[in-house]
Amino acid sequence: MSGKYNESNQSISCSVCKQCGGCQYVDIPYEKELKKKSAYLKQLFEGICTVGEVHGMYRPAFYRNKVHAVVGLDKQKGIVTGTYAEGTHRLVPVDVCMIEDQKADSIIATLRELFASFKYVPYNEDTHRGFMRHILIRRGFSTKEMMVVLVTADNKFPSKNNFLKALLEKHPDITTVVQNINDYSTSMVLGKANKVLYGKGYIEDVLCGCRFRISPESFYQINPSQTEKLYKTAIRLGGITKNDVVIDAYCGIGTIGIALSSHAKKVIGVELNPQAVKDAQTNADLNHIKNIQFVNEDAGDFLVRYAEGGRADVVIMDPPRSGSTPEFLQSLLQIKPKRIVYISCNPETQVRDVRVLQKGGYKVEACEGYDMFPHTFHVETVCLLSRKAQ
Ligand SMILES: C[S@@+](CC[C@H](N)C(=O)[O-])C[C@H]1O[C@@H](n2cnc3c(N)ncnc32)[C@H](O)[C@@H]1O
Repeated sequence: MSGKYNESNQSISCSVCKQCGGCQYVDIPYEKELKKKSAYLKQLFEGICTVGEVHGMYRPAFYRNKVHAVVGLDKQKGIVTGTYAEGTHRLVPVDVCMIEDQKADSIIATLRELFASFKYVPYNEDTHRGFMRHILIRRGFSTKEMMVVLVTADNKFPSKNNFLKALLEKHPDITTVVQNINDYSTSMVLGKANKVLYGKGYIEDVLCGCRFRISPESFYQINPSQTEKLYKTAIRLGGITKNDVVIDAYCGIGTIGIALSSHAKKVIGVELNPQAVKDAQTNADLNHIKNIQFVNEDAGDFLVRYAEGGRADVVIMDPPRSGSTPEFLQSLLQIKPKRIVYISCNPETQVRDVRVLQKGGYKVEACEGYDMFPHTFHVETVCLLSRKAQ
């Protein structure tokens, strides 16, 4: 198994890309990939607004600060880690990945050896037997803090202290180790319960000059250097002033709302994941922000209620890949913010939603593409919509 990052044309090569399915732009100069992504966005947004060239990443390799590996058993190789081939439950062993954090990959290599020597049997999804299911590693881009989450099928952890000693001796830069207990018989990665085995149970990172706590289950953008650029553009497009009430919908751990709070009168963050909301509240305190509040609710349900008399001057929305919902969009049209900044990791659902907002009286003023996921098909976009004068 091999892979290489080619500095001269910023392409990657990878011997398992076909089986893994994670990267589609392999052995292609990065400049060409960006051109393809730009052409795709121009075509998608045709008749809606003009889109400039996609903003590429400086040194597009080893950028994923969150690395997930499935643990499995191979008859010849013994314990292997890797990813399920796209749309299947067939494990493709991956030792070297050109887009994942290299420290994380070296920890995973150590874990494979330790699982074998401590006789931690990989979990089998067909028989529902075995112990070790997944590894999740998160690394703070600025702080270099490193969290290792070991997803196990039950809550025992045989020889825990010796195992931790061996792991930390090899990787003293690991700042926390968490055991996540997942006894579901489904393919969900994380279970409900976490046990902190070492350290504080979360990491912190610094983004746009603010400090953020990130728990095992909370969403955090996977490419921090590109995220800074994306957020700065979103905040600039929002044109927020000191009198503005801002809603940060689908706010995760509160990153965007906290980063823009000094420009606004008041910010309301809305997020479905309760752990992310806890992180968001802690993050507001960490950054001494007083004019922000967080609501743990479905963004659509919240907006339906809020539309009964609530005011918002600017709404930032950053929904998951499936996009927003009719309830959310109709309530947004009822609230009538001056500007809507729509961030998306799936421009197709974004275009679908933008068309609804256009029909409801909004004009798309700008759209910019950011390459958050070099060497894959994916591209992130941020659109500014403003309310037409009536
Ligand atoms: C693409 S992430 C964006 C998070 C954040 N804006 C950021 O940049 O880190 C989408 C977020 O929406 C949350 N989410 C998913 N469905 C939701 C819903 N129906 N209502 C509110 N939040 C939701 C997810 O938990 C996730 O944190």
